[in-house]
Amino acid sequence: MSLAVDQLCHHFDAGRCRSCSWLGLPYDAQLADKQRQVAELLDPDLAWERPVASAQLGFRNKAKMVVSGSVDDPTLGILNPAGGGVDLRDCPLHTAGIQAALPVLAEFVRTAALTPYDVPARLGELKHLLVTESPDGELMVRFVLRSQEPVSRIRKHLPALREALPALVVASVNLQPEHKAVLEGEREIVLTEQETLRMRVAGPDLYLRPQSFFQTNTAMATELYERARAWTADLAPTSVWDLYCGVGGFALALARSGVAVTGIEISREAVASASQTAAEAGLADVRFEVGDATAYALGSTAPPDLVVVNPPRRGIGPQLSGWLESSGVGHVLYSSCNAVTLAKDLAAMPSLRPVRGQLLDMFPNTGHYEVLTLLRRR
Ligand SMILES: C[S@@+](CC[C@H](N)C(=O)[O-])C[C@H]1O[C@@H](n2cnc3c(N)ncnc32)[C@H](O)[C@@H]1O
Repeated sequence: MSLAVDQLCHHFDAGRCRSCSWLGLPYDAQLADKQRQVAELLDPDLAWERPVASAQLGFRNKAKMVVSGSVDDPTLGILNPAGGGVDLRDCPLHTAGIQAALPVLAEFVRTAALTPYDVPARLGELKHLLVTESPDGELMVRFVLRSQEPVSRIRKHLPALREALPALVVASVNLQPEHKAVLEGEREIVLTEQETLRMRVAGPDLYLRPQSFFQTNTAMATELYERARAWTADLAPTSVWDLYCGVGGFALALARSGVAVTGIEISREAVASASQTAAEAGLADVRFEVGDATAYALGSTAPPDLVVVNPPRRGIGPQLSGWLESSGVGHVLYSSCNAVTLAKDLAAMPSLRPVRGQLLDMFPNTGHYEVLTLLRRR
């Protein structure tokens, strides 16, 4: 049964936030529209598997809150067109643990006297609060600051915050000194002894460090990695590459004894996390390397049996698709969050054709989704 918009989100209903631009559409219709788009863009003749539905609310494991307002009355949410703060601390997309944590963190802004950054005036310190919840209910909290000035106050009040928020296991400061619309900067200062959040998904538990990507919908990520394993099981590859591997979700789900798995990823922190998982799980045949996915492929002399690619929205681009087309690789598992760039990449690899495909609804209430396709050389 579909819920009415006012039952789903009072912020959307009141016009305060329109980020979930499809919220007015019943959930079944959202899925059907996405499925239609995927088939039209990629392959209308493929026997597409039933889309994997998500919970419509409470699925988002990461909150990216812009902090605005004042020390005594901070807003955690977004900015309106005039640059004023809109408080969305009860945004129903977030997991229950994040929804419970945000009011405690708003109180911490007051206690630790963290002046919210004022974008038009270019004054203040606290720009964003980034909060991630693991499947076990543990929290990583990151304070994105303009400078180091408030760090000592955060450290001083951290024990009290951890008492108020016992689920908090990783806390860090990220420094983003520039006046530009980017979420975070390069420098991270971890304030807790524990540096990683344990993410229980399909395969070995993954570790997440502050500056690493993780799929925003843990249930859909688990489904994705399970399918990767199931769809490739009978291919029995002896060598696998996971390009754009992040913290290693696909690589680790495909690890088996005797199968050489290599993960390539641009983020050093993500590679450190993935390597930690492989070492703890005793997976001697799995290794991760920091590098550019395309450069790695173009520089290799021995292509593997199976390549997994899971690029950012821009897709893998003409160089890597061209390399895959002529590489002789028998199968490619392409997981994409943008069917438009996936369609372009597929057009550049005419020898590799989709034999399985499924939409996973990673981003309910928006036009976005994840699509997994298994390509076979013809
Ligand atoms: C959509 S995420 C996928 C991550 C991972 N496969 C997962 O399931 O969580 C894309 C990843 O590509 C990485 N990335 C971006 N550009 C890259 C490049 N040129 N070469 C390798 N990795 C890159 C990002 O840091 C990010 O971790």
